[in-house]
Amino acid sequence: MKTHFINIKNLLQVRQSDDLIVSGPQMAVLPQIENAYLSLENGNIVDYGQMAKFNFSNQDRCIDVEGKIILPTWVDSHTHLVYAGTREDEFKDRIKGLSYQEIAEKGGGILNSAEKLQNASKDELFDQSFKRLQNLIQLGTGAIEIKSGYGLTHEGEIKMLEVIQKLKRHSPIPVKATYLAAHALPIAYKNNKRAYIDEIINKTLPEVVKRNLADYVDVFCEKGYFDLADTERILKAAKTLGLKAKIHVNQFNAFGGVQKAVDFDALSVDHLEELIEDDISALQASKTLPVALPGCSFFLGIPYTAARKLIDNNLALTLASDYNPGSAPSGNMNFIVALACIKMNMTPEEAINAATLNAAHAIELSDTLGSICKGKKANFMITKPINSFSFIPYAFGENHIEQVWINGKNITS
Ligand SMILES: N=CN[C@@H](CCC(=O)O)C(=O)O
Ligand SMILES: [Zn+2]
Repeated sequence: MKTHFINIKNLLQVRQSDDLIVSGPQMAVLPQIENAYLSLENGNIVDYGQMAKFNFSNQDRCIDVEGKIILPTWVDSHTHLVYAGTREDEFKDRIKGLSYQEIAEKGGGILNSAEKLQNASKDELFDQSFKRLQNLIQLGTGAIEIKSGYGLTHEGEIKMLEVIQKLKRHSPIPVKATYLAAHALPIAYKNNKRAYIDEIINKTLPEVVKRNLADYVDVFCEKGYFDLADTERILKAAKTLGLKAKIHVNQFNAFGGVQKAVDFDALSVDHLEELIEDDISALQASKTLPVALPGCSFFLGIPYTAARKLIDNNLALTLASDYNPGSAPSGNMNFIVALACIKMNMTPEEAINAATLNAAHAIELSDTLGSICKGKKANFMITKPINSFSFIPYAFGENHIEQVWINGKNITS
């Protein structure tokens, strides 16, 4: 039996199957059909078009969505959704004036989450994380990437990746796993970073690959964390084992991390709150995608990624939440899209392209998700009655999503 949505006010992000990414000026175009229908069967999109051309058989189910807009679900290509406990105390310290780096120097930050993770059982970690995932799906996230990186020991990182694997099995939406190999230097290795990276390269990485625990590898390439040489060692080892990279780079300092990622054909470079001209030319000469994380800029009060500069230089910008307990404790992609428009001067069309099609490309899912396309998964959202799609980022902070459909089923609670 087919399900047809009829009288759709606007059907957004309607594309052909070979439209897998949009860059530069193409990002300003959001193809749509006014007064449309959308047909699903067996969890996939099978047809769409103008209402004037709509046909159906008596066995089919028709759902009238007059006045409402349909668009593909968000894809969140950068999260740290698996973590134990929260960090409100650090939040209060920051309100009183401490910076993210100062909190980290006091033993807070990533090390604080690592300690909490150490004390949490695998079941507790799964339960907390699964709740967060279910909450995000209700907000319209239809595919997600999740990183390890709070383990900081061989056992801890494997524990996190096993939890992500369990999430993959239980999640109705596609989950991609990233082994965030080098996130912070654990206290036990305080004066011996080389030995820590040796352990990553010689012990954890081979096990991660052998057990197929991750789709990607990541490094926090940043002053005070892991430098270019450290990043190169890890990316080289990962490449030899066939693991693609998505790396944290330029969050606080731009010092060549983008070029390093490009040298290793990284799938994406994420953060980019700091950008230099060389970064732009490195990206232009590559297939590596720039990913902006405006929730982190908002929460930490650091610069927003220069979206206009990236798009105006013909690049394919992506948006993600960076959901984590330290620098971005929200995974609400509706808010991320709003921030991109309000704070990064992206148009609603650009922001929606960045959070759907380009985001799907950033986790190698744009052949099955990210647009309304025949044959793609029926993962989409139906808005409440609103005047235009621009209302979603404009009236920020409110929920404009009435229903979320995943694999052709309404999962709205
Ligand atoms: N910057 C590195 N990692 C995370 C923050 C981790 C944390 O503070 O717990 C990020 O992407 O912002
Ligand atoms: Zn991150």
